[in-house]
Amino acid sequence: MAVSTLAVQSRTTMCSSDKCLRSALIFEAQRGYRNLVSKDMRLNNFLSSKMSTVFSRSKHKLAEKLLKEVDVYGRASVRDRSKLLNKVSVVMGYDGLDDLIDDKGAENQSDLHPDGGADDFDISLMCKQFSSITLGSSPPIELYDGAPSNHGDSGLWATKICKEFLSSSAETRQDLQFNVDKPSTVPQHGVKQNDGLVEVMLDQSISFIPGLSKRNSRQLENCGFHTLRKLLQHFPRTYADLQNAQIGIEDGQYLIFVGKILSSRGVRASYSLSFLEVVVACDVVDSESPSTSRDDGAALESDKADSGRKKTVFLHLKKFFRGTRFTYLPFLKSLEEKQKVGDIVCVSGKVRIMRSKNHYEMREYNMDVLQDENDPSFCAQGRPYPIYPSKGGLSPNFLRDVISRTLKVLPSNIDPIPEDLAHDFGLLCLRDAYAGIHQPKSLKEAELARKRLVFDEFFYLQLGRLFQMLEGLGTELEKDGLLDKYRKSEFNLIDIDGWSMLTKKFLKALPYSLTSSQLRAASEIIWDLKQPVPMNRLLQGDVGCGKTVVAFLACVEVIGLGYQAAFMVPTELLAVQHYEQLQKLLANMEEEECKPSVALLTGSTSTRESRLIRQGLQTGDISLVIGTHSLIAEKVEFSALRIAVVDEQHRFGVIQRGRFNSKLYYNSISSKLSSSISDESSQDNVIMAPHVLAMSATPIPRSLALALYGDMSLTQITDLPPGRIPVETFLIEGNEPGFEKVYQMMLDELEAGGKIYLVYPVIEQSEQLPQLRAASADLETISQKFSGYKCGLLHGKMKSDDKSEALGLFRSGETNILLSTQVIEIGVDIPDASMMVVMNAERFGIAQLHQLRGRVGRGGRNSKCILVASTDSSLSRLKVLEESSDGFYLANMDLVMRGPGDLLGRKQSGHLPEFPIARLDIDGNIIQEAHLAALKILGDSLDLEKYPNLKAELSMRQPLCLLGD
Ligand SMILES: Nc1ncnc2c1ncn2[C@@H]1O[C@H](COP(=O)(O)OP(=O)(O)OP(=O)(O)O)[C@@H](O)[C@H]1O
Repeated sequence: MAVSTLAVQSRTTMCSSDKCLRSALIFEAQRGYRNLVSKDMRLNNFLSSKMSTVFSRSKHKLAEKLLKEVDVYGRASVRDRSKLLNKVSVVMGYDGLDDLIDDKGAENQSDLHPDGGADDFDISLMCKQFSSITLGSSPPIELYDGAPSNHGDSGLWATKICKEFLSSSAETRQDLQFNVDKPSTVPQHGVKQNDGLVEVMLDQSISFIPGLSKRNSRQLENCGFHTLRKLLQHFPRTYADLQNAQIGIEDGQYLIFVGKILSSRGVRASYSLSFLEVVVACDVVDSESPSTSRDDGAALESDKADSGRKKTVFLHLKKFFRGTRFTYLPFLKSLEEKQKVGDIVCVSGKVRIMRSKNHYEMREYNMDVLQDENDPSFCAQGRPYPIYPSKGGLSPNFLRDVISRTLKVLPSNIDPIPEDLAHDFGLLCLRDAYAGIHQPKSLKEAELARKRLVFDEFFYLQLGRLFQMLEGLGTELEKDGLLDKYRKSEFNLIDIDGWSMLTKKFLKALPYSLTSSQLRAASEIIWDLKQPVPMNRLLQGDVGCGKTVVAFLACVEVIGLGYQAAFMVPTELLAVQHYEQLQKLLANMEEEECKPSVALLTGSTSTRESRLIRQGLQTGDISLVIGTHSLIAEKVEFSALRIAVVDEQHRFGVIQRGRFNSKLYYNSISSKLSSSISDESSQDNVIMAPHVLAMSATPIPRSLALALYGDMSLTQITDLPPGRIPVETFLIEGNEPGFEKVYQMMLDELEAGGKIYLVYPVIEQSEQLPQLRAASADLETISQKFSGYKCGLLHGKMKSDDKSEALGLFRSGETNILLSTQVIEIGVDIPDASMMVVMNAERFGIAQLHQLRGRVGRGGRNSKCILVASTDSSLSRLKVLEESSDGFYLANMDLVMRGPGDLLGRKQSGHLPEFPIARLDIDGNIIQEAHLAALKILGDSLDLEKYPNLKAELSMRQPLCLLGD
């Protein structure tokens, strides 16, 4: 094992300072790690200086972590001290502290290495030794805790597995192939529990694979295959459909044959290259011979001809071995003996035509020995043949072979998922899944195996996220409450009667009634606001469905209870729009004194004004602030922030969103508001992070939402306000007649009193992309063309005031045409805008175009959207927009047609965890099941104590570096 290699390497290079360190460690251990403080400090300093030297060249996180631990050694518990000294011993090249103490020879070691031994330490080896990952704030699960017995065990274990493997291979006389039907005879050691520590078989080093040469191990390690798991997760790229061999074999075909071994030769090709050549004779027939399709009489007649259509082909199966030691005669002899002449075998793989007639070479193949020619389980039947992607120069053939050996040593109980759960969700056990994906007997088996592995990818992601959330909570009651929230989301509602007085008054003042979907969304959110745990909810719906007013209701609800709210949006334009809209809505409220005080804080707010706003927020005089990123600035302090709404949340990084969490709310502060309007002020003295309500304008399929935001509750607004007329969509090619048509339609709209957005992909014309129409450059042309009407310009490079002015003029009707870039894509709400023309529409994604189109048709007017595409061919991609105006449907289409990357855009899709085998577009159901399964497990054991194997697996999969910015 790597550990012992390391130990030998470092021990032999022990210098005098290492000896001192060793003595100090022994001294410390012998006194039970309980030295006097003064001695601790000496040891502390000594350890620190020694370890700093050792790690001075390493930038690895583990090094940093160890150094930190060393620094606080004097204050650590006895247990932690012993653990740390164990690790230090490993750094010094021992298998652990006990090994260091036992190493009698150490005193006699001479200084062999001029640089001092431990300096040669390789941190990656150390990582392997302590491959622990901290799971939330729970103690790390240390797979190799340095307990000497473990190492001994592992070694024995490996040897035992190896022995049993070899004896089993002696039985089958097949050490190069894996018999899928034969269950592994290896003892049941998949997951070992030892003093509370869980060792996961899959994370054992590849040295467990029998018969792997050092060179092969090195090659595999260099390509990142450090563990059995890594190897087994190198999934086939696809499966070749193995056909039964027939007459008329073509070069490169994947075929399956049954035949008899004629000869087996081990050949020394050069001083460092040898190969094994097994020749198999197979009879093949022509199934399409006339006999199979003719009537009975004719068939009889053709029987003779049929036998003429049978022929014998010779397969030359070759396996190459590189390395001098593989060229020795005994080795070659032993290879030859493994393939018995006369054995009936089933061979599958890719054939290459050889020069001599009826001779074919196979270098990529599987071979199973049959009991006899009529063995029904092995009769040559087409089966999927896995095709592996090559990796780091390793040939697919080699990988197939190693994976096959790995499967052979895999015990059956490697599955951390409890049997009953696997049964409930119709899952194969993990071992069968690995066998099924790598060596399926049918495509159905491969599909079942894939389902299990996809399930795992989603399951551990969901489990990790939920587990982490639970960890953040104090009491069991809170944890149960949180799980219940996910389990019974359909019952988590508070209807209007339970809303605060202020919210009811605000609702009454709205110029419209809420749709049933808006009402439900508000009820769900308000239910969440009353829970003792911070809400983390995503509100999504189609464009223009009225999310903003639902978010306002949530803000008003907390204000009604005496707290504050913050509403963060990505652009100033949107902030101003929301602010004005809210002011209008509040103006409708009857009782002046209960109206919440609202402020607008953006980058353009003057210094004096922002100082006043900050003061107001600190004292509690301001109860709601709407603004941009400025809201999360450190100097903005709140008196009692209870909810943070983040609009267009994907435009903010996770870290930015998370900043609100540091603006803790202290319940003891009694703001002016709480004394004046609170009708139900809660008196508990809890310190809590604010609730977060994120809003997403791009509706995304539930599966994707679960993958992206598995820890968020999801609220969907599914209907649009009444009276909305679907926007008519036209696709027009951007040639001369096309533009004439567009201009005519624009003119008709203007004459009918409509307002038009003209959307461009760029601001200025560029030499590199002359085919793109540019907003600034087109202003003059359009103004001339529509001389009786006024045109405005809006783009991201304009000053904030100019942008607001341009939008204001368009809103008030002083300008009739607004030439704009996609800055209007998000949130701009001008209900009487009735036409949109998008230039170079092929430059935009489907979801983006749907967003843009959502800027029109927000009032009662008939509206049109014209998508002008540069070429005829690009129009076909946009057709789906012509057919549907349902954002959820379009998002699904986008996901299926182009995958999550296109749908979410670069930034958001960058937050998607990696799924080596799962595909979000087709595996939506599985993610839903995985979510339920995770809830079930955590419901049974909140801290996963009942499921140590799951906990260990979870920590190994590192699902927790999610959504990092
Ligand atoms: N129930 C309703 N009845 C009538 N009009 C409504 C209703 N709810 C919202 N509206 C109006 O619909 C328009 C769109 O609402 P809002 O801006 O909240 O949509 P949105 O969901 O945020 O859309 P977008 O994602 O495009 O910003 C606004 O003018 C709003 O006043």
